Amino acid sequence: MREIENRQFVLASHNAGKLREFADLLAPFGYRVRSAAELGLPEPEETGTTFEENAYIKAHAAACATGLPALADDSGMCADALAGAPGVYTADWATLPDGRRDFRVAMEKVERLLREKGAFGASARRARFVAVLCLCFPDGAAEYYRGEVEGQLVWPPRGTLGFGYDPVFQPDGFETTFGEMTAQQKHGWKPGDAHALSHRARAFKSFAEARLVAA
Ligand SMILES: O=c1nc[nH]c2c1ncn2[C@H]1C[C@H](O)[C@@H](COP(=O)(O)OP(=O)(O)OP(=O)(O)O)O1
Ligand SMILES: [Mg+2]
Repeated sequence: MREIENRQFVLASHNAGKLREFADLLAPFGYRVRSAAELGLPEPEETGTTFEENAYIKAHAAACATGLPALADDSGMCADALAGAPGVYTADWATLPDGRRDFRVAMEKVERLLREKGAFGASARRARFVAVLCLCFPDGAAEYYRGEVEGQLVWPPRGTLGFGYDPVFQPDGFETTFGEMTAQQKHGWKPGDAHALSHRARAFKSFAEARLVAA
């Protein structure tokens, strides 16, 4: 098995919200991690139809560009009443014609479609966040770590913390949305804990247990 040498790898993401969460999750491990955004790497086109394919595209591009192992996160929100949409197109639903992103617009679109489907009760509004992490080496060797969290979509949006669709997602067992949780509450995990809460923290926990050594 290839190793992460010199405690160094690239985070193959340009999403500031994700990068903040990874910085936080990684802090106890003391790795030297730079993001694709900081390194000025181009954003590859996400042409896959699965989270795994898109995570591989991003991780492989960053690993090839830098010669370092790269970790990518492809994620999204899947609503049961919408047959799993927006899924791998979660970011696209927020992308305006000029390329900027507006998640208020995306959350409104989801809400409009749910209403059109008559999805009003809590059970009709079930959804999950999915995150697939791909660790890829410059030679193309890759491995995957998946995390999911179940919950329901609420309206109106609540909370100003987090990013993306966090204000409309209330994980099972909580009265607050991800938008009302601090990063620590949303992760629901630190090294050594048996369980994590968010999709990203759940995927990261598997990655960390397989690949990272505490500082
Ligand atoms: O914890 C989350 N809380 C709220 N929303 C989230 C979360 N996790 C993913 N999401 C939404 C927003 C994101 O834009 C999209 C993923 O799209 P995705 O292509 O994986 O990420 P991205 O384009 O934002 O950044 P990048 O590809 O550079 O990593 O799903
Ligand atoms: Mg993306």
